[in-house]
Amino acid sequence: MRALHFGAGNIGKGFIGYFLNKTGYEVCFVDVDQKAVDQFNQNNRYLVEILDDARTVESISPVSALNSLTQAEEVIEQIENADIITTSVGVNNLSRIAPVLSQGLLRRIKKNKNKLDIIANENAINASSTLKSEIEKLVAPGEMDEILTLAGFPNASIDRLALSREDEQDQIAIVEPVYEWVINQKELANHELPSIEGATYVEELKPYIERKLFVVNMGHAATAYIGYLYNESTIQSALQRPEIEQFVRGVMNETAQYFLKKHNVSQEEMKNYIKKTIIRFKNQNISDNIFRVGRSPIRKLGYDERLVKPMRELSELDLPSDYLAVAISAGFIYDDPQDGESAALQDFIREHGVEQAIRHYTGITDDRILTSLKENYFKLKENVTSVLID
Ligand SMILES: NC(=O)c1ccc[n+]([C@@H]2O[C@H](COP(=O)([O-])OP(=O)(O)OC[C@H]3O[C@@H](n4cnc5c(N)ncnc54)[C@H](O)[C@@H]3O)[C@@H](O)[C@H]2O)c1
Ligand SMILES: O=P(O)(O)OC[C@@H](O)[C@@H](O)[C@H](O)[C@H](O)CO
Repeated sequence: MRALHFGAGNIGKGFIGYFLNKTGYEVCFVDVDQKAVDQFNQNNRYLVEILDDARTVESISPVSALNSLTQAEEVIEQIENADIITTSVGVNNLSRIAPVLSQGLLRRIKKNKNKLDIIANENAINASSTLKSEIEKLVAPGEMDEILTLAGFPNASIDRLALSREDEQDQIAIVEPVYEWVINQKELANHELPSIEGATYVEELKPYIERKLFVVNMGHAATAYIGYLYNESTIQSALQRPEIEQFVRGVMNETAQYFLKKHNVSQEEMKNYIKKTIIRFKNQNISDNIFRVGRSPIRKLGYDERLVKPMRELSELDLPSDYLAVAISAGFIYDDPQDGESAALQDFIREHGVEQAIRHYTGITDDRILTSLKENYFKLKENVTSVLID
């Protein structure tokens, strides 16, 4: 069985490629990083270091790789023949892989009628549907209908802290022992293939993806943006400060109220989920850079994203969202000049002021909320400790 995976980064190697290989797939990675492509091809393997107490290292083989910028024709051939296609390129890059995918799918509908699932594993609600829409923009309506006779775009939720280590010889992923990969069974096109090892198939994805994005990723972003204000360099060092840990617990408890109202979960389940998530974040075997976790703040501060969406939902339910308001305001101060989105956000604030920036990037229109976000922003800039809520 052949798998084609776009994005040979942290999660591509440490989770998707890892479990596709365990399921029996020969994995071909597609990336734009030539050094990584060369290392996969030279070694026909890569390494995964699991951050358990034994620091288990596994060799994942056989694997190969292609560079989509210089080997588009080879990528198209792989699309024609793959049994499954997966991605983890970052949700903003799905539009960049859509051209080669659409060309490959157009060729496939003529040559290979086998059903094919294309699963986008990105931290976003319904990323596979987003990828499908990007492909739809590039083909004629009749062609899309034909593509959809064989291709499914099942949405998924994916959770595992995954980092990488630079090495001259090998590609090395570093991952925490725990993981969750949830796939929407109802959207699968191919029912003949074995279930992917490590994945859970569900009929209703929304509670899983929302729990992942609005608790794990929301809490992560809150830790990064508040940690930044304390000049902390990692998530782990930030959470060693009792006031930050207390804040992160508070913001997670706040979003938990949304889940209790909207999804069929108990208070006990949410309490345990939050407890486990904070233990994962604090794992002293991991050193997770604030700037990795806070990356792309424009994406993270968006209307339907991890911070603003739960805040809007809580506000609609007339429930408090004071912690979220502080985390969002901190996101507007977060400044990583190496990050294109962060630099653009800070430029926008300098040019138009923070109130305009909050309106523009969060899409929030409620004046009461906008005022509280603006007030928090100035208070946090002046003295972060005075704002963290007890
Ligand atoms: N790292 C984690 O802990 C983690 C966990 C769960 C989900 N995710 C999600 O997985 C996705 C990837 O995250 P990551 O941490 O692995 O990032 P990463 O930066 O380590 O990996 C992304 C990879 O995609 C490649 N890429 C970018 N544009 C491409 C293109 N046009 N064509 C082919 N390859 C391209 C990059 O070169 C890189 O190797 C993101 O959506 C992220 O939110 C990450
Ligand atoms: O990947 P992002 O930028 O959406 O979010 C950064 C981290 O929160 C994220 O990568 C987590 O480590 C991961 O989602 C854990 O499963």
